[in-house]
Amino acid sequence: MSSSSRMVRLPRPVTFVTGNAKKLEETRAILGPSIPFQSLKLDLPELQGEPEEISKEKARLAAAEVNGPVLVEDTCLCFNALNGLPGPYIKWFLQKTGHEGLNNLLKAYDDKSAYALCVFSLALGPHVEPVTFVGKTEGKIVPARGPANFGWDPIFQPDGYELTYAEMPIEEKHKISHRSRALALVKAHFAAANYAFQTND
Ligand SMILES: O=P(O)(O)OP(=O)(O)OP(=O)(O)OC[C@H]1O[C@@H](n2cnc3c(O)ncnc32)[C@H](O)[C@@H]1O
Ligand SMILES: [Mg+2]
Repeated sequence: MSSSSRMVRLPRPVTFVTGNAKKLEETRAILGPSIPFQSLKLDLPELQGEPEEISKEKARLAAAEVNGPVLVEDTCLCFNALNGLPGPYIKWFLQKTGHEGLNNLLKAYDDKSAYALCVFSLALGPHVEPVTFVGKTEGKIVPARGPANFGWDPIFQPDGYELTYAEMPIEEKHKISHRSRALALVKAHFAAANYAFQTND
């Protein structure tokens, strides 16, 4: 088989669909020029279920909307004492209770351990089954420290660090973050898949 016959032709570059400007900023910084992508700001529905299924369904909805190849991601913050909750519902918990409320949720437990999960899904088109890429970073929930620039960064202290995500220089977060770990898998997938983009539209 020649290398050209293994090449998957996509009608245009992948569109990263997200309503979250910080996610987009981090994803751009982590991917650099490795994967050419466009972005579309769209608030996709907040779905229920298991993280991988949520991310896949998000990709199906986004691919139907864009009518082309899409990348989406869903991020969870999971407390071990609560068997993984708030998990995919962290956005609402954060919005309604804030950093202090999230700490209070764990008041009744000695176990403050938590993990951040980032699930990217790639759908090559509206009728193609999405592929998922999961990145996980373990840590613990602490009272907020550092600038409140991005979501729950001030209350998540990754294992092996005395600093919260919010206190770290961004390059340090990128070395160990749930997002960069998931994106390392996305990059490896693109490198292996040898996609060819028609960029002349
Ligand atoms: O449009 P989408 O991509 O869904 O963007 P969103 O903001 O709705 O994001 P999610 O549904 O994945 O919900 C995740 C929540 O966690 C927050 N979040 C995501 N990644 C984060 C990170 O690296 N550090 C801190 N907070 C993060 C984000 O702001 C949301 O409140
Ligand atoms: Mg969302």
